[in-house]
Amino acid sequence: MTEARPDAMTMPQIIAYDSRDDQAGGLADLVAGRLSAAVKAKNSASLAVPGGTTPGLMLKLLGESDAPWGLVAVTLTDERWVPPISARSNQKLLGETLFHGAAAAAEFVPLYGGGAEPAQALHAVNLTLEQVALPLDVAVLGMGDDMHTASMFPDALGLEEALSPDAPPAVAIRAPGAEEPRITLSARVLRAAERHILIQGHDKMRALERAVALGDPTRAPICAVLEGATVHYAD
Ligand SMILES: O=C1O[C@H](COP(=O)(O)O)[C@@H](O)[C@H](O)[C@H]1O
Repeated sequence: MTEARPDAMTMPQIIAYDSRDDQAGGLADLVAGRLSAAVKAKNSASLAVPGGTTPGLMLKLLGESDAPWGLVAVTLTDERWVPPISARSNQKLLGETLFHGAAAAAEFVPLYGGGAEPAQALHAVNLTLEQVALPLDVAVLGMGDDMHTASMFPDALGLEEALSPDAPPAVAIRAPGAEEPRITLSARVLRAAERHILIQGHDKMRALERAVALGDPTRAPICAVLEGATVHYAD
């Protein structure tokens, strides 16, 4: 039995790299170039980057690049609602990778705002995103084997709002079985950026193919950001 539906999508553009090192270097160079071009055009640039286990090397190399970081605003595609000292914090990952290098000069807009739940902090976070980081020039996104991207998970509480065309910049998310509440940039805000999706390993490529066959963001949230995106793949 096939899961393909009449609204199945076409596969996005895929750049396949010979190694994960090549992938990290290639994407870091590309993003640094885009940020430089944006700064040249309008004297500022903005970037959203993912957390999780995949982007560490890419973020480190990007942070060491000579992009004009003093004129760049950086935020995350999503965050686990944990303090930045937690090993699960995406912000912590940035501190150890991207902001270790020259990118420390960038203006960082955190998504974590303290308290037990995103709800209390959401208004302030959205205001700062609007004032400092939006519209995004570039978004680098990850993807899970379950076809989630950012923190838009299948069956999550908050997914409908995150996918809505008039969603706020950031939305509170409660994913089934997740350890903690999360916050995610909405599909609307991510779609406005030039999107690069960073995936590694056969399982993720299979998940991408499955998502494309489904073509349904409520079951495969990655579908919400695929059109016009470039996928950067290494085994
Ligand atoms: O939980 C998250 O998952 C995705 C994918 O992470 P990975 O560990 O499979 O690379 C990530 O893009 C997102 O930022 C993160 O919060």
